[in-house]
Amino acid sequence: MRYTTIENNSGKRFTWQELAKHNKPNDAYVAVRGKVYDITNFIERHPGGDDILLLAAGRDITQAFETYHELGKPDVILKKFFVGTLTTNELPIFPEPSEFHRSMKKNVEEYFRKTEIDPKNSTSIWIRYAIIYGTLIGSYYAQFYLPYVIERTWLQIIFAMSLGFACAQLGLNQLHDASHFSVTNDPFVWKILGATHDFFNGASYLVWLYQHAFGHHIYTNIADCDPDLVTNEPDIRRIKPNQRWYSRYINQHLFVPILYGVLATKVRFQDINILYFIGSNDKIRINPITTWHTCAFWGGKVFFVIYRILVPLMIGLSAWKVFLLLAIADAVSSYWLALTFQANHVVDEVEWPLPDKDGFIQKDWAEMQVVTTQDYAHESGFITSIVGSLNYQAVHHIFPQISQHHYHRIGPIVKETCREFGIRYYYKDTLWEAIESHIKHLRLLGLKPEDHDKSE
Ligand code: HEM
Repeated sequence: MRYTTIENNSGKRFTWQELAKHNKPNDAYVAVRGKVYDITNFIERHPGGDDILLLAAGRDITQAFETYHELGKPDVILKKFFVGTLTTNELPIFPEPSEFHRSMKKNVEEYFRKTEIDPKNSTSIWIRYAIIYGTLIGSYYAQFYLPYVIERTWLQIIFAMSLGFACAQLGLNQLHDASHFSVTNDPFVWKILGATHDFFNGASYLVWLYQHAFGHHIYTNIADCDPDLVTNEPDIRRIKPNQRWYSRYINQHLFVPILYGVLATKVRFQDINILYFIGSNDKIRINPITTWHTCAFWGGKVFFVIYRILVPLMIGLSAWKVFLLLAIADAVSSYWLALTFQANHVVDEVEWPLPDKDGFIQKDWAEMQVVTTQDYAHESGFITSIVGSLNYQAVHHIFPQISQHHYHRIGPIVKETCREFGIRYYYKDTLWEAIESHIKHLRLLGLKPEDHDKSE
């Protein structure tokens, strides 16, 4: 996508391709609301850490910038780095924050100011992390080191399943919180928590950061921009209304959910391809990789192969059993992650925005977050904890920098603000109903478009 958008003649003029060249630690530019800034000398001083800015370099970061800071607050600093204007954009752009968006931010910020609750710190976060690491290590130990379990394959399978579930929880908690900088104010903590995903799950925190924080969260449900919705032509599944229809999609609701079981295995290979061969995750370009991330990436891969494959082989398990247990753990992990993710956005009820011919999304960004999202089961503390609070998806998308442990508190504020401004809020009472609506979406998009129209 390439289009002229910004009417501002001051400073040097940059196309997005020119901006993209400034993506290195010693030469880092970013664009916010059509203005280009040279942030090279600010990287080391950024209170949110250098890592974020090294990822942000060379792109238009308007939406991330407005999400992770109070509106207007760091603009004074930004002004000092002004070097020019951006004349074209590679990805869609959004209007200035609307009255709804500003009220939403103000209401939630006020809540934390009044209650003096720290949005990023709470003991319960650390208790939950300890339970997850404990379950992961305990299940692993039982599976491969307890003689009573080793002699009984069915028990090993049960521990493989709990290991897989703990791996999914690591993704939904430590990885997810770190990638939104929502646990503590310390960038080093985010890096360490992120690296535990590399080591225990064998998949890259860095690739997730690009895909999730700089891709999916900004361009939610926008075809060809949201990296969670990447599809080939033709693909295994048809999930976007503007995707071409092929007869292979009939009955996709029956076989596609089965394929979700290989997701965890797939991403371990896919991230090598993204970082070292393609250099981008769909439309989200990868910047030069730092030493920290290179070490975490390859260290994680090597550690994963050693602890999940080589050690079990060395202690005498047969190869078929090692791979069977690995596949079972991966399948549990994959299903849990895939179904909870899909139930939030890949459902028939929500909106699928498309930019206009000039690349503008006409809707306010926060409003778009609400209408592209489906929430569920707010009443259930149990569901909230096992899906990593993804059932508060609308809250999460507008306030990703706030710890998930506070979503049940700010959820009512978000809902009330939506009601006040007449913004539709999609909600299902249970997790099962939310998953059902994903299956229904697959079924409907699997139909020939004319049959789909008739069935609606
Ligand atoms: C390039 C322009 C940027 C400037 C000038 C800037 C400036 C600042 C400043 C002044 C703060 C201190 C707290 C505040 O005032 O809100 C801050 C914190 C923070 N920034 Fe940025 N920032 C930039 C880009 C980004 C981007 C692109 C992201 C995320 C994708 C980000 C994420 C954060 C986070 C997470 C914190 C909070 C750290 C904490 O928890 O205390 N910043 N930034």
